[in-house]
Amino acid sequence: MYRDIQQLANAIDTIIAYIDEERRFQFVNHAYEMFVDKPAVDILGKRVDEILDSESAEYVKPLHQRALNGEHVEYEQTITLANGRKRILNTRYVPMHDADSGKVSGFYAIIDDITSYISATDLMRTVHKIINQPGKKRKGKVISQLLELGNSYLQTEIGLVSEVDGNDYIVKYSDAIGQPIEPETHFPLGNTYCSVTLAEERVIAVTEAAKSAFFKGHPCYQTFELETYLGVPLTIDGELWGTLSFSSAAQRELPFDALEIELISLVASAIETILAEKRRLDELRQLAYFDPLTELSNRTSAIYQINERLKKQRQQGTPFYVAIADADHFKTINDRYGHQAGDRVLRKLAQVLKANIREHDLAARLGGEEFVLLIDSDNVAVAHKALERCRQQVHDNPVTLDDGTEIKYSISVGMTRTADKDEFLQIYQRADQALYRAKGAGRNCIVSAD
Ligand SMILES: Nc1nc2c(ncn2[C@@H]2O[C@H](COP(=O)(O)OP(=O)(O)OP(=O)(O)O)[C@@H](O)[C@H]2O)c(=O)[nH]1
Repeated sequence: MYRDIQQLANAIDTIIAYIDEERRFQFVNHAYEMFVDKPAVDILGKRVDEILDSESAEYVKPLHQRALNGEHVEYEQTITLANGRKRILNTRYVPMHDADSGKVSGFYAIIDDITSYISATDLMRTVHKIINQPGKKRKGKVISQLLELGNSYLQTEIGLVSEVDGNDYIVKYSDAIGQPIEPETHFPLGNTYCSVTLAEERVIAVTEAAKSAFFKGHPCYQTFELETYLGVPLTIDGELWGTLSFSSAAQRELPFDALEIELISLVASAIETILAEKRRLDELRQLAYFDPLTELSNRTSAIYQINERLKKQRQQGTPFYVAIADADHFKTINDRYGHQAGDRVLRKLAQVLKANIREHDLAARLGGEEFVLLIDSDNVAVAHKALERCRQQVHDNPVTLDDGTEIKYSISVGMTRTADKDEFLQIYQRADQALYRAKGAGRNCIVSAD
């Protein structure tokens, strides 16, 4: 009879031990042996503090005492395993009474690993929040959180959200146990497991890639040797965007079941929602702050950035230079070559300006054929040199139209040094007057207001 019970207890995942009134182990099942990583012969007859590490032994001591006083005890606990993985355990102590004396003779400790259940609940709660609060400001943090919960739920090691751009596979968000995978890590798409998910345009789930028709001869298997893989394609605005994937080097004990696949597909939908919102926000930001023709900062953004730099000047006493650059005889260019050719000249001009200033300087389009430059230096020679480089490069690089026509053009520039009490408008007016003088002096030149 007892042998039957031992066999039964060994056949289940629940961790079971019987601990007597002296807190010595009298019975353990297979799952318990695995839990403490010791064979039964090394456990039976030993005291609790000889088997558990000192921190755990200290933690369970008062709880054991309550069970030995006849109380049914139940508690949840998160533990960190040696491999860094967190597990959530539900523990129950069931006291046993001596048939004759009625006194407590010990208790059964019944421990269930509820990590998957708790992670699934947390996953659903997070997904629910995402789907039911559209438009809420969300950061990439939510995606990382979903990846962490997904890894915990599926008991996998690597969770990734990756974008595919041509033949480039770019990791955007990751959660990895052990070696971290940095965002923006690139892989050739053909070497990735996700290339299969994208080609199939459906969920791909394997727990022994070595035996899978998809992966066994595939370069991805030779490169990464992952046995467990679950990948879901991600679509934004009707276009295939990338993948959500969970994987591990090791085989999973059980194949992915329908519930797991369904729940991870739900997670993928939530991630698609976040990515679509993010794209929309980026587009709005682009429209609000950038000029669509030249892709330089627009007037609003230029004024904001110059004002910010003026604040710094007031605090730190560091003046700088502002210049207005205006294309010469631009009306004639439009009239002669057409508006589209004029647009091309403006785009090229923007590129030349941007290419000839430094990273922390600014080139922005104020409107029409008028641009503003912020040269972040209080040295007039430095500022003049940068502007002169722009003027010369514009002059030396005509725009070539598709039919081979060359449009030669030039810019006139008015520059000024900022003063402590300056507002944007005063700076603009000084630079504009200097520009007016440059136009009067025959164009294709720089005039300083100071
Ligand atoms: N192609 C194109 N033309 C534009 C754009 N914005 C403004 N313009 C044109 O730019 C021209 C500016 O002409 P004006 O202000 O007379 O100046 P200009 O011909 O450059 O002469 P100067 O500045 O005196 O050298 C106008 O014909 C506008 O229609 C644009 O986005 N694209």
